[in-house]
Amino acid sequence: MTTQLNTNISWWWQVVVFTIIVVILAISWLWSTTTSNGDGPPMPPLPPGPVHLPIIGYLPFLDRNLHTQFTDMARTYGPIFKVRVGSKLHIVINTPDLARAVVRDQDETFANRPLTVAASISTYGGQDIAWSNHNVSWRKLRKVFVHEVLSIKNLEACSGIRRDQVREMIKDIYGKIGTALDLNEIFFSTIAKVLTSMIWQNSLDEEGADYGHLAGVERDIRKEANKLDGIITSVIEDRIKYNSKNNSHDDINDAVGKKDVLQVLLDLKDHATTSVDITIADIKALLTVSFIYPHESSAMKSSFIANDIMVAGPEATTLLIQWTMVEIMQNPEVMKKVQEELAQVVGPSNIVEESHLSKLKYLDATIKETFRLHPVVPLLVPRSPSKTCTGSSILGKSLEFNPERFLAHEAVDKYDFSGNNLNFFPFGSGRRVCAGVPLAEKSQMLILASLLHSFNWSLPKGEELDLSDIFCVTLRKRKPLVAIPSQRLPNTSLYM
Ligand code: HEM
Repeated sequence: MTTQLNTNISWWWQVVVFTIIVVILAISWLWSTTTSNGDGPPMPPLPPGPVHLPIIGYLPFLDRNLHTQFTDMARTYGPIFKVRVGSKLHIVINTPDLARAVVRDQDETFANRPLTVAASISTYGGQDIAWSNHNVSWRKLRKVFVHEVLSIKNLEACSGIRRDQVREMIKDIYGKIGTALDLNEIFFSTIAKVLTSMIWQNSLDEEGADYGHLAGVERDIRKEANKLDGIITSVIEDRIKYNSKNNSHDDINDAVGKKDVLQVLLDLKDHATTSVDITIADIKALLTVSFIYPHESSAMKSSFIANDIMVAGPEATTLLIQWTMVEIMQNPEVMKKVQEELAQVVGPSNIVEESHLSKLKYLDATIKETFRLHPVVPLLVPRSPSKTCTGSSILGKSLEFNPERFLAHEAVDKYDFSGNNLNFFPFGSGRRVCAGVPLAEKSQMLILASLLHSFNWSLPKGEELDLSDIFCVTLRKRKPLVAIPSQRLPNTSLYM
């Protein structure tokens, strides 16, 4: 069973091409092709790779779907190969052992990110968590984000916000029962609202800046970086003004019974309850984390290599939910089992609550199986080594969607999202592992469970499910999922 599981999981490597791209900055083309290092120790030999052109390297031959191209290249060049793009050398690795060398044995060395001009513009000069190098400032922000903003206590405290937004979504869908809905739009707007309301509740309403505007900012963040900065700055200023007028910020806190993230951060700044001092610039960088979003450029392949990308919350979570729904609809047996589990754990007279989530083992396995076949961040986020580093074939494959593989006794603990198991780590691994895992996990489970408990789903007449994907840093569905909901729970008040 274990061997079978490992064999199947390793297929994840083939499909995903688990790859960490290491960018060695500031290495000239000529210098990087030699194996000597002046008077210093000899450079280690570079791995094999395709022939590249002078100056531009392999750029003209890169395919839009890098994840599949890298899979093919791994067959030719082996588990580690090089790709030069311009003056930059990228090393692509794709086995658990090599991953271990990067994110475990030499995690500290590989903990930097290659910051580009575009990433710099949209992240306050790489001051956010995702694009900062591994330095004191990154440590501080990450500590605040993981241990304060997304602490178990604060995540619990925000559960009412998530619940309200998901109920809104259910009510909205109920109003459109029987019609064909673009689920991608619904998921994105729900996740985005969950994140924005957790962060600053209704502050945007005062601005007259609705989420649609903000989503526009995300979609073209480079052009709109100033606008995003303006919005964040004015939300912070308004809150500071509001707090100073009202000695206590009770009504902000009471709106959902709890503080939002902005208030948590302002309190930290004012009352230094932790060992870290945080500044307004830190707060802006932390708030940006929630909006950083893969930037879709018309010249995607070059923009990827140039790292003109940002990865985080709404996009990745939306895609995961969408792919899971597609697989569930494609596999009626899986749909049946998920809904049976929901009937058992939640019951037909209740709506899904976060307290139910830990009992939804089959749904959890279904999500993991979706990640295996559709890793939403297939190449993870690039790492850049801080010094020169020295240094399988695919064992099996299964395209069959089978959540049971994650339910095997051992798998339950072994294949989680912590990044500890280097056969399966869709959220990355090591010290740069995704900082949003607990929030992503809760949000995706809650939304999926609610959608499948409250509704049955079918395809519009004559339509077929399409499983083709497209690589845009994240792995998107080529065509959005369109499906028709029908009422599942007997009591209509559960939809209000
Ligand atoms: C399905 C949902 C998500 C997936 C698949 C995902 C995946 C990833 C991956 C692969 C990385 C790079 C890890 C590495 O370099 O080893 C990452 C980094 C990061 N993610 Fe996520 N993510 C998701 C949701 C979120 C959410 C909801 C947030 C927060 C609101 C978030 C915040 C971050 C941050 C801050 C980083 C940078 C961490 C660092 O460099 O120290 N992510 N994510």
